[in-house]
Amino acid sequence: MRIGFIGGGNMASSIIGGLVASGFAADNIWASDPNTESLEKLRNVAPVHTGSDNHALIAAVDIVILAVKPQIMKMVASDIAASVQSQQPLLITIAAGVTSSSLDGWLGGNNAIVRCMPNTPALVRSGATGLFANARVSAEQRQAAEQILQAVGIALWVEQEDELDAVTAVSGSGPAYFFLVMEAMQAAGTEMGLSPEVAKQLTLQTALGAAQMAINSDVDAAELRRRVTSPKGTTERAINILQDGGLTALFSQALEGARLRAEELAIELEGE
Ligand SMILES: NC(=O)C1=CN([C@@H]2O[C@H](COP(=O)(O)OP(=O)(O)OC[C@H]3O[C@@H](n4cnc5c(N)ncnc54)[C@H](OP(=O)(O)O)[C@@H]3O)[C@@H](O)[C@H]2O)C=CC1
Ligand SMILES: O=C(O)[C@@H]1CCC=N1
Repeated sequence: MRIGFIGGGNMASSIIGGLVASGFAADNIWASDPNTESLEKLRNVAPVHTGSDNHALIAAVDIVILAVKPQIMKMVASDIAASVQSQQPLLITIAAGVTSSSLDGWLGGNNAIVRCMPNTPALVRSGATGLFANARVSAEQRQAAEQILQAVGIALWVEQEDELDAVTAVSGSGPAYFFLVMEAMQAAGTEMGLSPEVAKQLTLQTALGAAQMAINSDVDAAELRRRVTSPKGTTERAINILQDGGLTALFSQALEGARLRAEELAIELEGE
């Protein structure tokens, strides 16, 4: 299986890093990008084939992963349409808000397309990806797409393409929410007199421990939270302040905002 990335930025780098760490040969990975700095960073992640010619990349691989920004996807897709029509690779798009039907149209039609929404923890093989396959994708191609994304974390199929907007809100953008919580906890610890380094280490280890416990536990997050919360204790005070401040409703609004933005992006991009 030879895989080519069109767009060698942050996400391509995360997925390539994860693939190679999982044992996939760097020699079977191609990346093309006009930005020589991005390509240099990629080569520091793994010794993959790099270049700036998207057509040459398509000729070299079996699977093309489209990893450019949503706003330039139409331009990039229109430019490679002839090569895609002649080579008929499996196409995997990771762009937020670009629907499989828009992409298929820009690429000249009748293409096998897997649309997915990964996240940056793919770099450390802890990614979470939602996938959707259009009707042209064969069972073998589905398996290949799943294998690539599973090499860098968990990969879950959705039945309806619009579910990917919710996946984007939960796990695509999700790492940023946890990073924000980490920033806020580190800052609060420092304000209370801990050194920045100690506040940082305690925060990060706590995040890791909480996630590991939640993944390994047979009880849900609410029960794990209750087990930390002693009656009339310190956690109870903190949780009450967070809940009185509307944290749960705020998360609901924030994720709905992200989902709506994904929907808007699709409409904006279709209209271009
Ligand atoms: N970042 C994230 O957490 C996630 C991102 N995504 C999706 O992944 C996609 C990529 O995002 P991200 O990696 O963050 O973006 P980046 O900007 O880091 O990477 C995109 C790369 O594509 C390059 N590029 C521009 N034009 C072309 C072209 N014609 N041919 C090939 N490459 C080109 C860019 O170069 P230059 O810098 O010169 O423009 C850049 O290096 C987006 O569509 C995004 O929606 C999905 C899930 C999570
Ligand atoms: O913020 C964004 O639009 C992209 C999609 C999910 C994560 N980053």
